[in-house]
Amino acid sequence: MVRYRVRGGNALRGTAFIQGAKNAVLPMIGAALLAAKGRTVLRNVPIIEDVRRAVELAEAIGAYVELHESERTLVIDASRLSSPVLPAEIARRFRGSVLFTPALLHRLGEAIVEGVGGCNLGSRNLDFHYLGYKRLGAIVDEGETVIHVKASGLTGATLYLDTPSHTGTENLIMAASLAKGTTVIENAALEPEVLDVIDILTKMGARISGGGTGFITVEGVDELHAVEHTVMPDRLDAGVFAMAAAITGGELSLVGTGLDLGVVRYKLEQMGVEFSRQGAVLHVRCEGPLRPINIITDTYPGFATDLQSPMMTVAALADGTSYIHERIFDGRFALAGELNKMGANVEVKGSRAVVRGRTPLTGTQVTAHDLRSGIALVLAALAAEGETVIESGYLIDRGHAHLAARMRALGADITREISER
Ligand SMILES: CC(=O)N[C@H]1[C@@H](OP(=O)(O)OP(=O)(O)OC[C@H]2O[C@@H](n3ccc(=O)[nH]c3=O)[C@H](O)[C@@H]2O)O[C@H](CO)[C@@H](O)[C@@H]1O
Ligand SMILES: C=C(OP(=O)(O)O)C(=O)O
Repeated sequence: MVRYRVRGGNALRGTAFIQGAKNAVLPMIGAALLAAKGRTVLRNVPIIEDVRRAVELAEAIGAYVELHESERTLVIDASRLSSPVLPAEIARRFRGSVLFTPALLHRLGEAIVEGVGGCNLGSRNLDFHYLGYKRLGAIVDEGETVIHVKASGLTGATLYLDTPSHTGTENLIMAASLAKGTTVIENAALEPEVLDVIDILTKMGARISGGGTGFITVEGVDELHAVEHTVMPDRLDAGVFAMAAAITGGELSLVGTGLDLGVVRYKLEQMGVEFSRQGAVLHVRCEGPLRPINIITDTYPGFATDLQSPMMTVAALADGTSYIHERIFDGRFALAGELNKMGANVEVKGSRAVVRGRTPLTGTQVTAHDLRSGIALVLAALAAEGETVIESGYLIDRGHAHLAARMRALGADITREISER
């Protein structure tokens, strides 16, 4: 059992190094498995638990993988894939496991998905993925727990997503890249991580156009080759560090090439947080009291649902009433009860939450129900009086690399502990 112990009250100051993006590296590992020859090199890899699980899963299906942690580099040789089975004990521990199916379909003609994990956020359907595979010519047999997808060669088709699913778009682009002929994906996701995945696939030889427009066209090619690619910075990690500066009255320089916080920056600015770009560095500081805010989560370029929980913590520390409307997931307010244990006043009604600030927060024992509620509790703990213990730290480690060390370097009093339990 991993737990984080935080004593609040210290302002965070200094230079925060933003990790590579979890939601870009996972599909890139899936993409690397499409190359039948050679070794793929991924740089700026975040050393997070989801990446460790992805390495284990790639090894389970026969890939040779080296994770060089201090170099933040992955080397993947997928020339000898041998098993189509994504075993439950690994696949159920992270969402990114679903991104291995296109490679298995193309390389081995079938994928046996024994489970897909990820944060517990309510419904997390995969119907767009499987309907898309079917339209490309696959046979999908959905059992109670195991899904069996088979295809002896896919053929391009016109695909439509009811909503622009992030991993759904990535999976269908990967499946279409080695299909025969042309595929058009309508209502495709616009997230920057999806564009980074298109970037690596293009380097690998894929022919993809329309990324970022919502209409993606893929001309299938016969093979994709191994390349080197640097993973984009993690805008969620960056958002969390910006919020940490804001709620502790601190001042941070965020380092991560090309970092763009988009709407999250504008919302924090409305709350009184100051940002300034100094060349490649994004500077963030906050001196005065925070103002309340309204948030509506949406697909990119809207406010990212993954930063909704951290923003709830910031709202709890603002002077006045904030309103949050969660539109992507139907069960993403598990944080509210935990924040209230610390003294916040958050009321949830369906997909909306009202946060009445500012109430003083006091440290106590709290539970991370998912990755982002976990990091939101770390933020709350940084601003709380006394000591907060957050379990399970594993969920936080799924998405944030070396969190305690990075925050300690900025003046936070935070430790990561491992116990037998
Ligand atoms: C590994 C990864 O990249 N995870 C991200 C990805 O998850 P993920 O790709 O799973 O999220 P999706 O964009 O697919 O899901 C968003 C919504 O669409 C619904 N839906 C999705 C697919 C489908 O086939 N049918 C369906 O109904 C889901 O139930 C959910 O309510 O995007 C989410 C939304 O930005 C982020 O919170 C996750 O961090
Ligand atoms: C929901 C998230 O992740 P996953 O899709 O990997 O569960 C997240 O990163 O907040």
